[in-house]
Amino acid sequence: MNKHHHLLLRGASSLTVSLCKRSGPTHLPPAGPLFPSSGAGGTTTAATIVSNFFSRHHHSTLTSPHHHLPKTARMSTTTPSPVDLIEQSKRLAAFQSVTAHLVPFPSRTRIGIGSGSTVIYVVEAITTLVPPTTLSTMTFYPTGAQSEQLIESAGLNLQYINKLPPGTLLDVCFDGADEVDPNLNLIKGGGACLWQEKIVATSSKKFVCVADFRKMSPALGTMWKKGIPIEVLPLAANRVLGELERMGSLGPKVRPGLPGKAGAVVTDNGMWIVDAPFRPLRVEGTSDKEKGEWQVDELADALIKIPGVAEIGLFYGKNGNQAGEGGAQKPVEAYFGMEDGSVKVLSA
Ligand SMILES: O=C[C@H](O)[C@H](O)[C@H](O)COP(=O)(O)O
Repeated sequence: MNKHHHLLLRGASSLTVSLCKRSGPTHLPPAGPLFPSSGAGGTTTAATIVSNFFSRHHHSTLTSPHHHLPKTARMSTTTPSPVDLIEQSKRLAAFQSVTAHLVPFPSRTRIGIGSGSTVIYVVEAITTLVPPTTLSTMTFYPTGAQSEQLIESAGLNLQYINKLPPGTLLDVCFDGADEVDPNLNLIKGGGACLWQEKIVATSSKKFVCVADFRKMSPALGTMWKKGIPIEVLPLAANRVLGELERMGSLGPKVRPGLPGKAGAVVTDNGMWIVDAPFRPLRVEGTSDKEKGEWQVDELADALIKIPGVAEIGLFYGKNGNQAGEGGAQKPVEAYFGMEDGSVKVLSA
């Protein structure tokens, strides 16, 4: 990993830090209580899992931003709520990932913007860190209605992925995830946006995942227990459910739209979402299908072949470094905002 990825976001005490060396506002929450000591906020279980995860796998803890030294560092005596802690974690990861992957802000960069709550901070980081003259030359590609609105609200140049000429790639795509395993396989689609997300990610030279500490996992299905989101043609939903049960899924269901909408969730593409829980997916090795135990790639290859399945929320296979010319579903890096105010990076 490059040295410039090592940014200071960790202090002996709770800190509020600015991530930008340019004069201007503090880029993280203005007065806030930032991160308490480990274990606060009811996250002991997650902290333990995270600790075990990173003791066994390649990772980096970001510890020093030589070019983005904090402008302010305020002591805090209050403890953030668990929700604040999670939001702060997402924001830290977002600023760090944008700093690492958009510096030194090349003009005319084409950027994919994912969906969900974490990418809101990615857009905030981009608009905060990139100089306006450069920002005005950049183009942003959404992954659904939410990110389209996000891009427009931020005053950024919006373009659609169907306008990208054949043989052309976006420079980078930033997106969240519901769960990340040590090999950078992902579960996505908790917000029902997986299909366009996969199209944009595979249309990018590199995909950068931004998340908080809850998303790190030793095996997909460990932390995200709602099941693998699968986008299906509505008329095929029952057929798909039956096939999933036959494959060992533990109670697959069509995702309900309530309380916002009666009936099923309808995606931006007019499809339904089936959530299919499986036993935690093996990172390596082979499947033991008789026991309903699957290896990530084998399950993904089987799911995508079910008639009626439009796309699956497993992002697997190659990453951008391996694929070279696009088509990669896995991120080249995943940034995790941690409970203690640090950011961990899992690199391909
Ligand atoms: O369908 C939703 C997307 O895959 C999101 O990127 C994913 O659910 C993570 O969302 P959040 O950042 O809100 O946790």
